[in-house]
Amino acid sequence: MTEEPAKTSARDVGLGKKTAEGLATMTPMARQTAAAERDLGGEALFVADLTKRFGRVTAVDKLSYTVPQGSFSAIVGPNGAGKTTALSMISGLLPPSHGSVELFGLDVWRNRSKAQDRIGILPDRVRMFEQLTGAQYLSYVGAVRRVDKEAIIARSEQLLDAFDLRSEANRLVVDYSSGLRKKLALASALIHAPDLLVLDEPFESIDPVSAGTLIEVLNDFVSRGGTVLLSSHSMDLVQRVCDHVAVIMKGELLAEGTVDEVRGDVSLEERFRDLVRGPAVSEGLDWLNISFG
Ligand SMILES: Nc1ncnc2c1ncn2[C@@H]1O[C@H](COP(=O)(O)OP(=O)(O)OP(=O)(O)O)[C@@H](O)[C@H]1O
Repeated sequence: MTEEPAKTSARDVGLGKKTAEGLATMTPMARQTAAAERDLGGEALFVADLTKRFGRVTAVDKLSYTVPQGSFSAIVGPNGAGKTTALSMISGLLPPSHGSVELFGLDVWRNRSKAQDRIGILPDRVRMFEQLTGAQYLSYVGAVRRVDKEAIIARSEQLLDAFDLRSEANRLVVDYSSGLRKKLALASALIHAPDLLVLDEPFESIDPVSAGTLIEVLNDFVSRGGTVLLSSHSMDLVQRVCDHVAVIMKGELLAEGTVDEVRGDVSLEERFRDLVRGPAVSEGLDWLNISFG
């Protein structure tokens, strides 16, 4: 089978070792200015009244928001806020109890296969074929994503370089560390040149050097017209790297907008703490006092 015809400039994600060198020199402010100046066009994602109930637990509660096309967006929230559940429904992996998800005008839950062709997904728990090598795994995902053979070979080479996985390419996945697995999963999420990347905690388990590489790759993807939606617990990273953010807690949207709009005059971390403030950390933990007497 052949791939869909070209739709946006993000279809050709020509990732290479040096792709993001220019972007790497950008300051965070320049990064946000660049995003604001781009003609972002329409919405990549439109979520309306999205709700998920697990028995008596409402994990996501009437979530409505949009992700602009060409944005580098984050969804943040405390543990158990509903981020993974929301991203799973957005990616077509978990059916909503109520509400809708539109991806580039396409209803994800009515046209799941077509919609998924346009998404690259890094799910919460990635299951991989352990007895394949990294290179074989990339080829496998490329074939499942209906990428033609020549493109699989060329893109695999570029992705192995971009994610600094070249020396691991012929090792079995079963022998990969969790960080290497994550990098391979991220690389495979790009192999079909999606228009939107939905990444659940992509920086978890990734060392700072690899995180820098990943940021370069994602910036490059966005600069080519792609859209990124990721979840993260690092407010510093989100403030530095993303241009849009949504804050959720107990499944409900607390704030959304550009990172500057949401944080106002304070850091995103401070704003986040204000929004989701919990009980004082040491309350009720007096028994942890260490006695030196
Ligand atoms: N399959 C499930 N069955 C029952 N409850 C679930 C299930 N999946 C998630 N939940 C509950 O839904 C709520 C949201 O969970 P979710 O994993 O989406 O949060 P999260 O924001 O991704 O959390 P974290 O930051 O800790 O990863 C939690 O209360 C969780 O216990």
